[in-house]
Amino acid sequence: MHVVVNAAMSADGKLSTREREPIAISGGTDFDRVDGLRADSDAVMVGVGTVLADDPSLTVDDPDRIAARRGRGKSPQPARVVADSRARTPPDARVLDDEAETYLLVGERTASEKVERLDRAGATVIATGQARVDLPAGLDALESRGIDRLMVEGGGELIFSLFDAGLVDELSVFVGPMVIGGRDAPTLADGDGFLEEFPDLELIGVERMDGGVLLQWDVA
Ligand SMILES: NC(=O)c1ccc[n+]([C@@H]2O[C@H](COP(=O)([O-])OP(=O)(O)OC[C@H]3O[C@@H](n4cnc5c(N)ncnc54)[C@H](O)[C@@H]3O)[C@@H](O)[C@H]2O)c1
Ligand SMILES: Nc1nc(=O)c(N)c(NC[C@H](O)[C@H](O)[C@H](O)COP(=O)(O)O)[nH]1
Repeated sequence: MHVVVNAAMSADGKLSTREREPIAISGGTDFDRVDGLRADSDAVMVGVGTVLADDPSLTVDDPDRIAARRGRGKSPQPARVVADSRARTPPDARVLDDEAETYLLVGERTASEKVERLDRAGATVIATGQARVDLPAGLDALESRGIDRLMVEGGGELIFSLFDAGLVDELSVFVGPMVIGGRDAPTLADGDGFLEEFPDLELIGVERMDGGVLLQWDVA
């Protein structure tokens, strides 16, 4: 499976404010590029922290891109994936609407009532891992369902864990023209952080956009 992480951060590296309020860091050009990346992916993934904070739809907006997917014999919308260890995704979350297929990766200790409730809300629930979702096993399960190209939109906890597990192939970061600040504001990679061995990145693209800059890296 090929995994692309894409996110937008402020010039000081924050994904949102300390109150985790949704905030547009990207401008129109970058949001359109993100729509194109979604359209090129088999699935779009976030952590449940992002579902609870932003209630994203994770769907492709541009009708031409939706038509092109159909033309390539794909479903009109990429699938959606939420890493959700304790099954906290609200049954009325937008990721569970009828626009696209949705996989919820939950921990194996999740109460069966919660799993059944999300199942009734239309999700395909995959249980793997104990306290937290086992990401390598979860991504293998997705691959066995035909997901070969996965785009990850965040947030910082999930992105760190994917790097920690060595699962990221590409990183695209839009650095927007603003300072958010706050020691408790989410950053691009949170979690426990690395101490000794840091993932190596190879810069493959730099582009001015929306008053900021898009940086693209391959992960060594
Ligand atoms: N600017 C951007 O591009 C962007 C993108 C996405 C999210 N955000 C922002 O990020 C914030 C949410 O990020 P966050 O870091 O709090 O949450 P997150 O979206 O990274 O979700 C973290 C949750 O995912 C679940 N999870 C399951 N398995 C996991 C694993 N193995 N490792 C890590 N998490 C696992 C856990 O329940 C964990 O609490 C929000 O404020 C949102 O607005 C910004
Ligand atoms: N690329 C990008 N630029 C931003 O400035 C920003 N705030 C996000 N945030 C990602 C986050 O996951 C959002 O929740 C989804 O971008 C919303 O997705 P929808 O439009 O609802 O599908 N992403």
